[in-house]
Amino acid sequence: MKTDGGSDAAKRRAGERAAEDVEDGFVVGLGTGSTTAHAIRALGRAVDDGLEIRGIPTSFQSRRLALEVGIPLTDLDAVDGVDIAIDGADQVVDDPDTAAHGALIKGGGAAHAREKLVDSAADRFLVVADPSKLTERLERSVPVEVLPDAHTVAAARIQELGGEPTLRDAECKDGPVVTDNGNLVLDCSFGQIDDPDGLATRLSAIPGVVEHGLFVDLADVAYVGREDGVERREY
Ligand SMILES: O=C(CO)[C@H](O)[C@H](O)COP(=O)(O)O
Repeated sequence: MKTDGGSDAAKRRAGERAAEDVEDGFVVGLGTGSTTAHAIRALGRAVDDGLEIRGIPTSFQSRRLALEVGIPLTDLDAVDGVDIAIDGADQVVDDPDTAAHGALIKGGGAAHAREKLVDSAADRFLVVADPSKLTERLERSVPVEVLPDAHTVAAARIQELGGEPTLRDAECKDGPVVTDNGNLVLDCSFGQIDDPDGLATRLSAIPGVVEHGLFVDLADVAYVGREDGVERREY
C-alpha cells in the first residue's frame, strides 16, 4: 500500500549512506522497497570491489535484487547473528520529545513479517528514508498480516480496538494481495496513533495475526536523504 512522494535522489542518498556502514565480514539484513534497493545496489558494487558480506533478504523482491547484483546470500538459521540491517519505512516518528521517537510503520510492500524478523535480529538496524516519511505522530494505516483463515475474525478484533481494516487488494490479479508467506494483509486505519507500543502489543495478541507493521523501539539510526545531503538520527 504505497503512497510515495519521496524523490529518488533523496532515497538514493539515504540508501548509499547506509551501505557505507557495512564492514568486511558482516552479515547484512536486506530490507525491502525502493529506498533499500539503492543500498542493495551500492552493496553489490562494493562486493564487486572486494567487500566480503553475506546478505539475508527480507522478501522475494530483495532476494532477486541481491542475486542480480552479486551479493552472496544466507539464512537466519545459518548464521550466529546479523551485524546490521538496512530497511525502509512508510512513516518514521521524528519527535525527540515523545517516547515514540523513531517508531515506524512498515509493510507498504507487505514484507513486514520477514522484515521485523531480520531487522530485530540485527545488532544495528538502520532505517533509510526520504523526508516525506517523517512525521510527528504515526497516522498511516497499519498493515497487519493474517492467516487466510483468520481474516474475518482478526478484522473483527481489530475493529474492537478502534481500527478500520481493509483487505489489501492485488493490482494485477483478481482478489487480495498474498504475501511471500502465503498470507493476507489487512490495512488498518486507527487515525492518529498516540500509543504505538500499546497498540503493537494489542495487535500481536490477536489470534491469526502473523505480524503487524508497527516497529517500536527497534530502529537504532535513521538516514534521511535530502536533496543536498543526508541527515543522521540516533535513537
Ligand atoms: O516496509 C516496507 C516493505 O514492506 C518498505 O520498506 C516501505 O514500504 C518503504 O518502501 P519505499 O522505500 O519504497 O518507500
